[in-house]
Amino acid sequence: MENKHIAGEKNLILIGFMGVGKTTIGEETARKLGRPFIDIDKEIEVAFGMPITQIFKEHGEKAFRSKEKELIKYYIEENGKILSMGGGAFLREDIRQLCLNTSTVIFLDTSWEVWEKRMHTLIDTRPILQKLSVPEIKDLFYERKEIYSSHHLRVDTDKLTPPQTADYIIEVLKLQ
Ligand SMILES: Nc1ncnc2c1ncn2[C@@H]1O[C@H](COP(=O)(O)OP(=O)(O)O)[C@@H](O)[C@H]1O
Ligand SMILES: O=C(O)C1=C[C@@H](OP(=O)(O)O)[C@@H](O)[C@H](O)C1
Ligand SMILES: [Mg+2]
Repeated sequence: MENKHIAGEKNLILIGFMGVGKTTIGEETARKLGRPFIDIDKEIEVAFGMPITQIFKEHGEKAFRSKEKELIKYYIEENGKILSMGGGAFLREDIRQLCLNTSTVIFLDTSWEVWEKRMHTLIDTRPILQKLSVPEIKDLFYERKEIYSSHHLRVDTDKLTPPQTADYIIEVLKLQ
């Protein structure tokens, strides 16, 4: 009952480190609930007309972050959606407060050990990872984990597939 009150028709926002499954699980949760799904990264790519790696190369991270903020503010305005955003967006205090005050924020928590095995599949499409060594990535992983500790619901994804994670979110928040 209490969870239903927390979630209501508020937007659900998935947060967590790069590659923990925010996009995949967000899409799956939206499909199961019949709610609209917005992936902020996808919208940024549409706005620039190019993939994220190219945006970073041609326009720089600053331009990327500015568009990211603009689009989050735009899409958060209306309730009822499932939103996934890039792992870096939540680092900004203003975005973090906006998300926490308006929406149900779900932290997808993957252990370093599980994430490290997936890392090689992520590098090509995550410019932030490309310039770091593995020990530096590990430091960033734990640094960011502290930021993601501000959330409404934490899901341990280590032993769950994306559809199982979506089912878990729906069940715990009593959504349907
Ligand atoms: N729970 C999971 N188990 C196994 N693979 C996963 C899981 N969640 C995501 N993945 C895989 O990890 C990759 C990154 O997922 P993605 O949804 O893009 O993450 P994010 O949006 O958090 O960066 C994809 O190839 C996806 O299939
Ligand atoms: O954490 C970050 O700074 C970023 C995460 C990426 O999204 P995912 O978290 O979906 O990989 C994407 O927004 C961009 O490459 C920057
Ligand atoms: Mg994503």
